Amino acid sequence: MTVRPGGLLVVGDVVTDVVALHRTPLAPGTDTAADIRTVPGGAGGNVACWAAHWGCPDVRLLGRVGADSAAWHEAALTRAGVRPRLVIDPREPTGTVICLVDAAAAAERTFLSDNGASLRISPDDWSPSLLDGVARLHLSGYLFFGTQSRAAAAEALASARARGVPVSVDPASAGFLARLGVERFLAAVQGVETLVPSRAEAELLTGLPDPSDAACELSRRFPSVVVKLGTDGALVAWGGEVRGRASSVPVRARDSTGAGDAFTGALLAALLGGADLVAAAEQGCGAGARAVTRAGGRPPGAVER
Ligand SMILES: OC[C@H]1O[C@H](O)[C@H](O)[C@@H]1O
Repeated sequence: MTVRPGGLLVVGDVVTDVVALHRTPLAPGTDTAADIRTVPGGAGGNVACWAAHWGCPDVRLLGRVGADSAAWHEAALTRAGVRPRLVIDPREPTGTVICLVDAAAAAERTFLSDNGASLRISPDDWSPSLLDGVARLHLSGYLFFGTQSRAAAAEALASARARGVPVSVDPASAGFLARLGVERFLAAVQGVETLVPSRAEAELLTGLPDPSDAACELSRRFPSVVVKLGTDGALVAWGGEVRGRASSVPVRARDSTGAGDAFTGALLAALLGGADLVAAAEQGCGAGARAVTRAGGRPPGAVER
């Protein structure tokens, strides 16, 4: 495989996560959390940090935050080895996501999000020169759920296509996707090289409950597709066929927040290093498994304790 020299540019959401771990089912009233911590998050920020963690030497990120926590986010991304370009929104604070993690249910999480400044990233924030020295562009799926951020994503995608830079998209949220509408999403991501959906997103996008069928279907629309299946690993498809499978690694899950981002970051790092898609998906599975053993959506060393 030809390795195109250059770095990774991620355009996406950077938000503050309040991760609350609970051991008993949530019910009206007051309960004691097993752990609560406030950490930097957002799928865009997380993917960038994990790509750097998995050895991508040049990771950059374009995002929007509020003045309230811009310096904190900038420092966190820099500490993780990412070169951030954070636009400070004049009106909105940084987005906040409450991540409720059910320790009793395989560390499954529920997100309550206020996207704040993160979805106000606009075409004015974009410049084709951001792609100088970039070999791959990754667009966080959340971008497609805001009107302004969708327009910014369209600009970025068009610039990348004009330069022949491959683009990947991780749809990021089945719930948001359902609200936006599948057809609108698919129209917005036309021209994307690699789609990296979860099982639920792949089903929603195709109407096919079997992930292999969904992967095949999506790979008739996108040059390559990697479907993340959590503990069942991942499927790699292109040209209308499943071409490979990657296995997950059994671990004791503590928090599944950002596990998909770890997968995607590691996958992108491997692709930029010249790995083929199946090998890259294997690295993604290893990364996702390791990510669920710790709290929050960022790699070790990326978060101040
Ligand atoms: O993909 C996981 C991320 O998305 C959610 O929006 C949280 O911010 C979390 O860090």
